[in-house]
Amino acid sequence: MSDILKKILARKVEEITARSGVVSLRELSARVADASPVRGFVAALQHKIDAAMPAVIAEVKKASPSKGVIRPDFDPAAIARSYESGGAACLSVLTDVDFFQGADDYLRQARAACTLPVLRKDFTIDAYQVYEARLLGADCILLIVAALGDAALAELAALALDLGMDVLVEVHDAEEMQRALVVAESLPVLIGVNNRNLRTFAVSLQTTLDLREQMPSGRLLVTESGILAPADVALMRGHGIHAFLVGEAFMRAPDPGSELQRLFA
Ligand SMILES: O=C(O)c1ccccc1NCC(=O)[C@H](O)[C@H](O)COP(=O)(O)O
Repeated sequence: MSDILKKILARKVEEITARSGVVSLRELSARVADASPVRGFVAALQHKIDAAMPAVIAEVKKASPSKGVIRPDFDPAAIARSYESGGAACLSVLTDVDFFQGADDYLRQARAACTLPVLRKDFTIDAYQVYEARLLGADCILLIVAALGDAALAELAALALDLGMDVLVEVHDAEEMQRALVVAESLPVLIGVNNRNLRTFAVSLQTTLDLREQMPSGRLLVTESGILAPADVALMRGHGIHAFLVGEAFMRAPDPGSELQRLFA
């Protein structure tokens, strides 16, 4: 496991301990009955793909460990509206505070400002965070294979699906892809390949092209990170990859939705 992932996960353990001291898992799970209805995340991606359009998960991200502050004038509601007008299928909102300058409230604000389904982009390692995500209004959670053992990966995915959310399972290499595919045999999870190496932060789109070989044909695959130019989109689409998770390229543009249209024209 990379050092940055170790640091982030250690912080997550502290956060879960602190939060569950205020509201217990039992209390939190009891509140789920009153949660707002979910918006279908995978269905929204599939809808675009069925219409022969790229399915874009547009990220709402102020900062990252590799790039520092990306968007100083950060207004999640305005960004969400811009993404919706630009044709995004879904949103991804960073809620991690310490490493991405995200916030739970950014997810609430972004979701309330549009009709798009929203991924809670955080480092989920515990059932507590899955209930939290559902109560925040998330329509999908991220499970990073590198952060979880096999049993935890399957249990957290099953819990999220039980609560009505979709699950994006993220892999970085061939071994993680094998582990994700085992889960995908029994649970309807979405698989994403992150092109960013978490040790070096180097990004290579070749990662997606290599790992896609392991995917059973016809399965939806999301390529994540490092999509910066129309040529990157064309490369992926030329290899049958039509679902994208994009952050930085949009966040650096004055109008993120217009940049989405330019990139995916
Ligand atoms: O972006 C980072 O520095 C980072 C570091 C450690 C773990 C995850 C990290 N990024 C999260 C992401 O996966 C990206 O925000 C997402 O895929 C969008 O990537 P990009 O289009 O390159 O902003």
